[in-house]
Amino acid sequence: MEQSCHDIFDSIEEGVFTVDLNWRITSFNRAAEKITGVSGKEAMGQPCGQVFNTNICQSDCAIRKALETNQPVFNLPAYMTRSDSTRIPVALNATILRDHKGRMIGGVETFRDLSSLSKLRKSFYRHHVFENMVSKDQKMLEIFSTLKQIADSDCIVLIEGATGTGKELLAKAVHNNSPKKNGPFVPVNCGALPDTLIESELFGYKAGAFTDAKSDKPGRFERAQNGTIFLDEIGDISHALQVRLLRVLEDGSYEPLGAVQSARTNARVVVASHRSLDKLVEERKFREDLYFRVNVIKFSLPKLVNRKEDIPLLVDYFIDRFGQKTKKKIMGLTHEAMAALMLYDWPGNIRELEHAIEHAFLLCKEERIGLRHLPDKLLTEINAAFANNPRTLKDIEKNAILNALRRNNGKKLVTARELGINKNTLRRKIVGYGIEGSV
Ligand SMILES: Nc1ncnc2c1ncn2[C@@H]1O[C@H](COP(=O)(O)OP(=O)(O)OP(=O)(O)O)[C@@H](O)[C@H]1O
Repeated sequence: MEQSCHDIFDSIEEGVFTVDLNWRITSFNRAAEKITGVSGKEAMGQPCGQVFNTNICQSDCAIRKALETNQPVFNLPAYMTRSDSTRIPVALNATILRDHKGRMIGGVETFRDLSSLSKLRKSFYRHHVFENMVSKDQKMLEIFSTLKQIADSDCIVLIEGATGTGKELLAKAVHNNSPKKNGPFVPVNCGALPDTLIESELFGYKAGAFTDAKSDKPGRFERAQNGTIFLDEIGDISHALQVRLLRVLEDGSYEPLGAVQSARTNARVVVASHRSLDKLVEERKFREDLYFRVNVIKFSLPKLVNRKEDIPLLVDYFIDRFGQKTKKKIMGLTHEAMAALMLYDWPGNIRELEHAIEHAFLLCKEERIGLRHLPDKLLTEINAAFANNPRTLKDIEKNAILNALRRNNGKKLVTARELGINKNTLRRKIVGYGIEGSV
């Protein structure tokens, strides 16, 4: 009987060890040996904090908590330092150990190695990256698929989308997938320059074209030869410039200022606008003929508020990126911080989210980004949204879970992924908040 208990103990996939009332290890299973890198022989009789060395041993010991509250502890997240000094994320459970007369004789702790889960999350977002763009939103996936089909041709591409939705990133993806990928990618922000300057920027000038023109200056069309020119904010250009642009787009020819002969460009053209060109045509601010010319393939990038399921993916992606850049070992966000990101409306879209994570990276000295590391603007707006109806963070979290469950038709696995928590944590929270039947 004792042998079969021992076999069962050793066959459990979770690490398990028991301690006596002096915190000395009294048993240590095979999985515990594997996860900690310490053999059972070495572990037996040692203080548990020396063998099972986590960041919460001193402050938040799971067994002590179970002993003090007389309640089992579930899924406490921690980081363990293995015998080879590597750190891995683990989830702990602890409960009191009693003898056959019910007397307390110590504690038992079980733990799971979550590094494969973190790796799984990383590989999950890696499977959702297309040319540095992360998304699992259906509309975005359709855009990626159409882009691959049309990138080979030389057709003009129009990209519409609010600020920070990834227009320039998508334009680069068109370029990188086209036969001209080895040529230059030349962006021009048409909204940032006055009309006179933009003409010389786009088409260049010859020496003597005006007083300060001491020598020839190539325009961006010339620089984009054999590559791609990206005309951002095309909706902002004047009517006069629209006429000149139409000509270039029709037959590839243009005249640099002061030139006697026209020049030709073979650059692939991608244009973008944060406003709907359709509307601008209706308002007579944009020429219809130019609109027809640029509206061959149109991609409309959705706002982040309409694809909130991308937030956890993007967060993982940015954490990975800033982690590599700064060498900081931040593993993720606390549930409250993630709930706040899910509640916010992101008027600046993905750029704003990227900056929020960068901001948090600068401030965060712990392993998880918490609410206090997020930008004030974000927290102020969330608080203002709840000002008339004061709520605690728990309410915010409950709401975030409910909304995510509704968005995902009650599917727990997808919801847990969206919220960046594991399925068991989600189940526990659903029960804790009493929202089983509310979806
Ligand atoms: N899907 C995405 N995945 C990862 N990063 C993204 C994604 N979309 C945008 N970004 C990042 O967000 C930032 C803003 O993107 P980008 O400059 O392409 O947006 P935009 O729509 O051109 O903005 P604007 O209209 O203000 O010029 C960039 O740093 C970009 O790398």
